[in-house]
Amino acid sequence: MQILPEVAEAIAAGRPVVALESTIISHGLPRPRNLQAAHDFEQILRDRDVVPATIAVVDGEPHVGLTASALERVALDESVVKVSVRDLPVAMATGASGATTVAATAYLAAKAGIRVFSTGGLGGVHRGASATFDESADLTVLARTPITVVSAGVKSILDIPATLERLETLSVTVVGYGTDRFPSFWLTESGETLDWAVPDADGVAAVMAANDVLGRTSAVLVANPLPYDKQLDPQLHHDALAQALAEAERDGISGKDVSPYLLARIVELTRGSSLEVNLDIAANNIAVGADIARSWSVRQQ
Ligand SMILES: O=c1[nH]cc([C@@H]2O[C@H](COP(=O)(O)O)[C@@H](O)[C@H]2O)c(=O)[nH]1
Ligand SMILES: [Mn+2]
Repeated sequence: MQILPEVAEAIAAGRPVVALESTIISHGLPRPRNLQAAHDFEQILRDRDVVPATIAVVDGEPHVGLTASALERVALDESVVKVSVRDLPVAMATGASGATTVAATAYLAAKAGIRVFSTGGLGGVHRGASATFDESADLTVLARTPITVVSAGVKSILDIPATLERLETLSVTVVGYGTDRFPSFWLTESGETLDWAVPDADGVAAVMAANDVLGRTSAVLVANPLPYDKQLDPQLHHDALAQALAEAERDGISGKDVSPYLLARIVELTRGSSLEVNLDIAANNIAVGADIARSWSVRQQ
């Protein structure tokens, strides 16, 4: 595993670092806009004096923190595959390049000693999972990975109540960020309510500290909704989602292709507006991740 010197130094000194995933770049956003987005995501952190650590596998080597050329490769090279935790050893052994999912990013970030990770939306239980067993490894990996993940809930392409049930079973701590309403990614609310809300970044850092005191090694999931004025138009969302789900079923899409297929189709069906919302979501979560990392860093001094 290679840790970029800037990242390694910040971790060693206890300065704030936020991990970023790469599957959202390679498989979640269209090229070439994704490269600009990848740069923008890192800049949001730098503007807040936080070191970004975008994570990916490059030529068989897991990288925590990417150089500009590695970031460009992950964004633009179509041969970069989607890599979850179980794929990591094979990618390493065969020299493949891969973009890491939330699960694989969380795994590598925690291994490097990073405590905070921002993403767009977490993977979860897919609709129809009782027949297909399609549940993202994001959930089980977070159950055993000590990292705080900031996410706008889970995408409405998933079964949101089932995902929350699984998070409960897996004993992953879930807190709303300034709200007890669980978001559904493109929409501010999913209709689901959380047991706990924390007011701010210091509140999240206090939960992390208590988790450590207890000796727990599971994640803290911070659900951070977009403000109402930035959410996707609910009617447009409803129609695009219904059509994309029906088309995925018609086309027999399964396994790890499901999320990228639906995301891309919804961008087309909303004529790009879901993409703008997706970018706002990621930016919003990265800014909150920066605040949490800074709060955590201060707490450790
Ligand atoms: O805004 C986004 N969030 C999340 C993803 C990715 O989708 C993955 C889930 O895939 P699956 O359902 O196959 O586990 C997440 O881990 C994440 O990498 C994405 O592309 N876009
Ligand atoms: Mn899946």
